Amino acid sequence: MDRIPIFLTLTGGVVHEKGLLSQDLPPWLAKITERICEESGLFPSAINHVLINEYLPNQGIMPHQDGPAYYPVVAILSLGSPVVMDFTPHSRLNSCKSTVMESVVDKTSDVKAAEIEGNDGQDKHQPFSVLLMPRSLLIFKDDAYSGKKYKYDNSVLMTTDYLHGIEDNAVHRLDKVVNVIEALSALSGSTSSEAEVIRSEDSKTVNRTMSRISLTCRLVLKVHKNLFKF
Ligand SMILES: O=C(O)CCC(=O)C(=O)O
Ligand SMILES: [Fe+2]
Repeated sequence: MDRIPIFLTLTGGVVHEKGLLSQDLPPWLAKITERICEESGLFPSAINHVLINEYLPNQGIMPHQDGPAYYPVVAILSLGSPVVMDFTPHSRLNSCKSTVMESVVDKTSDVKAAEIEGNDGQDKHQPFSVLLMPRSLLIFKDDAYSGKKYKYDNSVLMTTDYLHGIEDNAVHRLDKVVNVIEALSALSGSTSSEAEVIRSEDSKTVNRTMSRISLTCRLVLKVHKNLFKF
């Protein structure tokens, strides 16, 4: 069973335990990340690291938390086949509030943002899923306690309390998906992958018939400009 995307490219540099050995993002990508920063207002400085993954229809990524090297906000731009991303509460959790914010970039490049509550703080840490359509942007962050603290400009930020992952299965179920209506209503054309989801909605599944490319955009706080010191 494959649990790792087949194609993986790092842009922005290599994340090392001591921080990012940085490289400039290519201009086409910097344009995208600058827009994400501006429109979301969630990153305290420019996104400096992008991971590009390609998933075959039956490939996913195991439930995980992103490492402590990153500022705890991640923006994932999806292209190609739709997939369902699952958010599973970390077993040690007891109470917090978590927010998922999805922005959908439509055909005219306007950015529409819809806030989706993963839970409301009463209903503690329920698992939930998000349908990631092609051309959609998922941004997630968490302000809940997890035991690890980040310091940035004197404010203390917390790591995420949920694991996130994608099942390595060519068919994804929609039953825990919190944004089916928003995801489908954002469709204005009908490319084959989009029509695929609409057709399969009755059966509450998404059929992944082609590969998916994701751009995972993050900010590494500690940056080393030079790999070698002379
Ligand atoms: O490819 C994705 O959509 C998710 C990637 C991810 O979670 C990661 O690289 O940490
Ligand atoms: Fe991740």
